[in-house]
Amino acid sequence: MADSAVIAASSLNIGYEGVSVVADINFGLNSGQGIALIGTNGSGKSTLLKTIAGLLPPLSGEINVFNSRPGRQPKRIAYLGQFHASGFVLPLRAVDVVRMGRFPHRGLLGQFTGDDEARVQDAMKVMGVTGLADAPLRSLSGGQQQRIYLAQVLAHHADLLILDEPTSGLDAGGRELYLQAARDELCRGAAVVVATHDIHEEASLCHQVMLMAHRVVALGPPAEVITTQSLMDTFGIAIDPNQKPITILECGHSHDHERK
Ligand SMILES: Nc1ncnc2c1ncn2[C@@H]1O[C@H](COP(=O)(O)OP(=O)(O)OP(=O)(O)O)[C@@H](O)[C@H]1O
Repeated sequence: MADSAVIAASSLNIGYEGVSVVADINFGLNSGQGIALIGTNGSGKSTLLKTIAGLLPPLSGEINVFNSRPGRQPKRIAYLGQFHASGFVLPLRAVDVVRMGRFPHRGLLGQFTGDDEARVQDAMKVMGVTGLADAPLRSLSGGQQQRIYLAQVLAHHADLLILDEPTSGLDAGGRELYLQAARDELCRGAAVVVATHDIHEEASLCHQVMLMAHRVVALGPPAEVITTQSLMDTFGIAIDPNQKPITILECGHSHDHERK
């Protein structure tokens, strides 16, 4: 799967019921690469993620995911939405929610294999929630639940991870576990699209950054895109991009990366 095209979008226009949210989106993503969507509240990040996941049809333009229309290959795509309803609707234990990450492979009624169970246990370990396995989901804190849903995404072992604010509610330890897990997913060849407000953390993972403000303000490598001017163009306020160095996380090692 090395370096194969995962997402290709050209002249893509996204929105709801004929009303455009962001027009003229152009980007590509290969296996083993990450792209971070960073922008103002309501700028279209979740809308783009839902379009890539096949949950929302594009208004116009082209988008291909694994060379087919979005939503056609659920086994290969894991989606973490911003809001999670299942814990409040059904009396689920934490481990049941993580096991759902295997449903695209087994179906709702399919027999779990030893490999399925191992992936579930591994994912819970990676997110530090093994001890919460039998707890009712609704008894867990917001950050604990977020770790469980991240474990569900990891258990899926997908080729494309679509993550909407994955660090929402996580403490410092949880953020670190997530960053290491996301890096490991990239290193095994998965692609990652992530909407985030953590500019520096996600830039450390991603090969590209898309700055959004109801339009694509800038797109490119983090070092080129995250500048005082582009942050001003996006957020309308002065943000010093040098207040915290971006540490590029690479497979096997990390190093400080000088930005312009
Ligand atoms: N279901 C919907 N129907 C109609 N409009 C919607 C719907 N969901 C979102 N919108 C609108 O689309 C625009 C983009 O919303 P979106 O959720 O993509 O923003 P976002 O960048 O993810 O924001 P945030 O950082 O606050 O999560 C907003 O103006 C929002 O009001």
